[in-house]
Amino acid sequence: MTFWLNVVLATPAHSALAGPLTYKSDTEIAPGTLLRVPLGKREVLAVAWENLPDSGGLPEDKARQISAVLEGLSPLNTSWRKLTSFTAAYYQRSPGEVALAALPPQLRELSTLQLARRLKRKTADTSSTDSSADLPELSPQQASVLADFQADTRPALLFGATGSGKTEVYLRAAARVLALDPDAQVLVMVPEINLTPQLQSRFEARFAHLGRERVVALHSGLTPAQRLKNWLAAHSGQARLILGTRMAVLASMPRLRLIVVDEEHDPSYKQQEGARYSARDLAIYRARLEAEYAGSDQTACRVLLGSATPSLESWQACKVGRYQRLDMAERIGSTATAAPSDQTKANAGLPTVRGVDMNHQPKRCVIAPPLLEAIVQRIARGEQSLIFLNRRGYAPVLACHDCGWKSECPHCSAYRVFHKIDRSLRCHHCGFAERVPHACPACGNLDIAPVGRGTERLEEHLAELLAGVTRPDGGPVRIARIDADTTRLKGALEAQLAGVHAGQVDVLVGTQMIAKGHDFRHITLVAAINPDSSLFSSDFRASERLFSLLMQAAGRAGRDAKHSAASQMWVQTFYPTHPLFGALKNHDYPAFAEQLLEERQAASMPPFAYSALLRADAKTQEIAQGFLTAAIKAAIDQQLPGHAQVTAYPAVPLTIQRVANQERAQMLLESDSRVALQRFLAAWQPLLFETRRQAEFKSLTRWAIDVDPIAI
Ligand SMILES: Nc1ncnc2c1ncn2[C@@H]1O[C@H](COP(=O)(O)OP(=O)(O)OP(=O)(O)O)[C@@H](O)[C@H]1O
Ligand SMILES: [Zn+2]
Repeated sequence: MTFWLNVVLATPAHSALAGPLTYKSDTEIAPGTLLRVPLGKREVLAVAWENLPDSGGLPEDKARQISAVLEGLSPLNTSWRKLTSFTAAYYQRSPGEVALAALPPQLRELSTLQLARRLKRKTADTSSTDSSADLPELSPQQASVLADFQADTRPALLFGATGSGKTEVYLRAAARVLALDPDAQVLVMVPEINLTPQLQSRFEARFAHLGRERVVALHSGLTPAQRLKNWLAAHSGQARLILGTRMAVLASMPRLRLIVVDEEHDPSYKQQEGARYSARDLAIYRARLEAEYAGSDQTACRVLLGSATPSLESWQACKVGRYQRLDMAERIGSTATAAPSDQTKANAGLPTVRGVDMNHQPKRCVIAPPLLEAIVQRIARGEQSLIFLNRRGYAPVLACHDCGWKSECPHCSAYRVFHKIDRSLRCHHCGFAERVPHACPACGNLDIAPVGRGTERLEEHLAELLAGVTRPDGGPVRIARIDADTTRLKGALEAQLAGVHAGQVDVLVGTQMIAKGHDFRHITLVAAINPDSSLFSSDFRASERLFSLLMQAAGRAGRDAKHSAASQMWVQTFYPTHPLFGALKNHDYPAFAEQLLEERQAASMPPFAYSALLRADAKTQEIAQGFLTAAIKAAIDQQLPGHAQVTAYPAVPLTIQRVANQERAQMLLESDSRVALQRFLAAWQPLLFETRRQAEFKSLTRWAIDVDPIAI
């Protein structure tokens, strides 16, 4: 007997093979089964998607037989397939592309025999019932937040100050779910796992009693073999707690009962290539699906988002009651509630914010004298300071003062950054690197000099400023720098962070890598040296992002309750009256969010409107923009569904217009209705392919749709 089925495989949305393909089989195959099928001359991994009553008109000689079933793997379940289909449809990609990208890459390469061997390696059950590992006593805030969470069914947003103990809330919520159901699984997502090795070990330690390999990680830093192993553990149900980055939201977890999204506002939850999904948004959707398929219990899978500076999307969802809001305003160990003055209560153990008006500081000074004085005091007391500058390298530009030559990248519309350590000029966009020229390439002048400042130069400058200062033990000040340049080697970041935790550093210089998430215990002063550049960006989300970054940075100071009263966050700015700094001073995220939401509502911008970007790259702006304009014109001419409710703005070059010799352009689409925008985009897809095939756009390099973009 012949059985017919549709399968999905890894064809990009931009190919003619985008839809599911029909194959035949001698045996009946359950949807979700992993298969190998012939495609052209190759044999590829595929997922059985649906059974068909017949060949659907496919001529007998065209019909191909599946090659093999991946034995030993249970089929991917319905909710996973629904999630994948939804993701593909919503983000305008093919189901095959999304489904296959969500599987571990090694699954494609292993023969069925090799896979069978992997699957045989069973781990012994080493679980014990002893879960008594010293649990800290919950703070009253933590206890009440957990009780409220249990009592509700909506997605929850834990709005908790930095250092308020959100992680402990995640741990307890997870422990409860795992204890209630011996098969339940919990997904905990973090923005970048490598940045928080501390968090991973806390989860592993807390759930060690579940046995070996019950807590697994899923992120792109794993070797292909580890990733396959951990994915298989999640898929088989053996792994109970999965700790992962955005990709983990699409992992197969047959009994998922809780999804935690830590630092839910973080931009790294948005995938920036292929299907440009938001893992936070998919977490919400997935929880609903899981609950639906779990049967009668609609609360079967909950979502817990957490942040000290939530995204405006989530904040607004709380305001209208779609999400449950859980508040933890005070830091662990804070005595704020007992304090009589309202001022202390408002700050709840958070550092005092001190603005430095740079208009009144000595000309060209990098570290204002009062800030330097404060750092010196910390050193004298044996405390640590963190100096934050979100720009790596020595100087952002190298320039000739005679002829005005600047270190432009020949391939991008950007300057190459001067890195002193290896005397290179490196483009941070395309990676193009060259040795620094001895003389100006334009006029031969020997006097070419760095302009501006990155972390490398700041570190050097601080060493000069602090040269005469000594530590309490009489030794010289120890300065360290952590950024993408110092942490290239595997294990380097962990080692450097361990040094900071162990108190081997007095002054730590770094980029946003050190500003987020770390539970530093000895830092009592944080300083943002030059945050001004983000105040006047063309991207409407820039101030939201800057505010959260500064709040997070401030959150690294005074985490040890015995120092919190004396801890400080310094901000150097030429715009001290900017409202952003006012809100920061009061640690008042709600006020800041309120103000932004008012502006967004008045201007009909997200979260009050929905947007998508059509992007195109080509050799020239004319071709890139021409494609965008022609595509929208075709849509309007054809009166596509939804078009009347969608506003399309003119095509424009990106802020960094050229990268790696590609001219980049984009067109913003906006609508008050998510449904209308979705309908329009779906109808537009075929037209985009058609436009792309026109002779004048043959040379277009690529195009892509970004739904709910986070940067414009
Ligand atoms: N109930 C508790 N008793 C004692 N210590 C606690 C308790 N809960 C948390 N802590 C400790 O408080 C510190 C801060 O907690 P945690 O790192 O979870 O903060 P957070 O809210 O995630 O902050 P951030 O947003 O800055 O990451 C940690 O060192 C943690 O071990
Ligand atoms: Zn470049």
